[in-house]
Amino acid sequence: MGGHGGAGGRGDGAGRVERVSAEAHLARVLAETPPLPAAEAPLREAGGRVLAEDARARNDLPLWDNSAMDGYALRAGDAAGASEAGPVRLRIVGEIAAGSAEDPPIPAGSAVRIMTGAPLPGDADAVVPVERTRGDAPPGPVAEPGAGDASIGRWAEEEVSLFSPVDAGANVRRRGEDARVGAVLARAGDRLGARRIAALAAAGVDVVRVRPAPRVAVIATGAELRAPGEPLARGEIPESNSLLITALLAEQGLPAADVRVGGDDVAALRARLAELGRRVDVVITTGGVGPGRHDVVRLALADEPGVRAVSVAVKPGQPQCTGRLRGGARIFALPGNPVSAAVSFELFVRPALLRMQGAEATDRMRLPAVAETGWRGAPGRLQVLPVRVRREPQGLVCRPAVDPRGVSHAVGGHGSANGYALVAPERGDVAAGEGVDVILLEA
Ligand SMILES: Nc1nc2c(c(=O)[nH]1)N[C@H]1C(S)=C(S)[C@@H](COP(=O)(O)OP(=O)(O)OC[C@H]3O[C@@H](n4cnc5c(N)ncnc54)[C@H](O)[C@@H]3O)O[C@H]1N2
Ligand code: MOO
Repeated sequence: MGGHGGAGGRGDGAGRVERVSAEAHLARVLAETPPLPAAEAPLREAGGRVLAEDARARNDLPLWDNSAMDGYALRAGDAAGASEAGPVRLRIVGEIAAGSAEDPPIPAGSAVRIMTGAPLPGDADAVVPVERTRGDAPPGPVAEPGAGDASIGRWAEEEVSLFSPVDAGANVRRRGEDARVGAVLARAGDRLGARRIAALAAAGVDVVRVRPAPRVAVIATGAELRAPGEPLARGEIPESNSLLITALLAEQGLPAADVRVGGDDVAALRARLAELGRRVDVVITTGGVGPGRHDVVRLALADEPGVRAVSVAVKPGQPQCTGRLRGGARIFALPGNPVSAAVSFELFVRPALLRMQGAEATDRMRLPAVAETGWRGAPGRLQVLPVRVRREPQGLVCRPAVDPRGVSHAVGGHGSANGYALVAPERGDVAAGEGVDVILLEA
């Protein structure tokens, strides 16, 4: 392993450890992560996937001029001069419900009842909502418009009365006003979220070309780990990283293909990595990457030629191994400290997974916030501090969700964080009232 230029290493079981900035590490991870091959998928099964080619409308949206209201379709010219004192009366010559293919002729002085979404008859150019009309009332002015006249808003069988003129085009949804047939509704690289899926479905698209969800395996290593709730002997702790990573994957719309909580046996781990390396696209491990005598992941990866050990200039989350296993899968060996693992996933794994899916954007939006309390910085390292972010009238404010002096193991406080504050390596301490960039984890 190693030999990839960079700063000096230290002699440990994994060979040379490269010191690298968070930026450079991410850039290299992305550069060596090509998108997975694209395939066609039924739209109904493509939610959460990323388009591999532009998707175009196969029909106009709307398909034809149609009514935006339950009411009466008519010629606007027929209602000219209508007033409270002098209502215009139109003869009812039909009714069109949504789904009806009818296009009844509307002779001058007449109207048809029409329901929301029904095609506008070719002879009509406007719709008047039923509640602005009077149904089948005796002729004459209305004493008190609206109140007191039970036939206001009632559907007319024979004749409808209008009390005001109507503009041509009123309450008509025009063919193609939302999107034209052939228009690009979503671009290659766009994720098919709920809104895009609905737009494509409405535009008649049934099959899309997308990149598949990467198959991801998760391995949490550590002899001290017990399933949550199990009785604990001295030295043992409840295991949380496999749940963390599985849930982070789920937040990305990715199911974990395989989840294991392993012991501290290097040979068994090697065999497992060899098998998974052929079977999945990505393996994420946690723990065992430090220089400790039981740090199995580092030891198991030491003879993988495509995997390098790095020390990333980030706090927390420094020791990691990454690269490609012999079997072909990408590996992200993350540190065992729970917050370090979460931060590493956010900074490096999430973007790589997005890149594999062909996503255009792999980074989250960074928003300016004001620090409510100050904290010590991490000079020379990118500091990623779990914070609670709130919106105040003047903008976003944040405060640490964990004690900034001991972040990497503070899985409890981390649980209440809804953002990470990012403090650049060259910046010193953050003082109360100063601005800081945050990413929102639950927006
Ligand atoms: N001599 C040195 N010691 C350490 C260094 C160093 O540079 N020199 N780096 C520290 C840093 S920074 C980190 S981060 C950790 C990385 O350690 P490992 O990846 O080897 O992680 P472990 O030793 O396996 O575990 C660390 C910590 O996290 C707990 N843990 C691990 N897995 C889980 C899990 N699945 N669920 C819950 N908790 C877990 C584990 O019990 C440890 O407390 O090394 C430092 N040491
Ligand atoms: O990398 Mo360690 O995560 O700084 O605690």
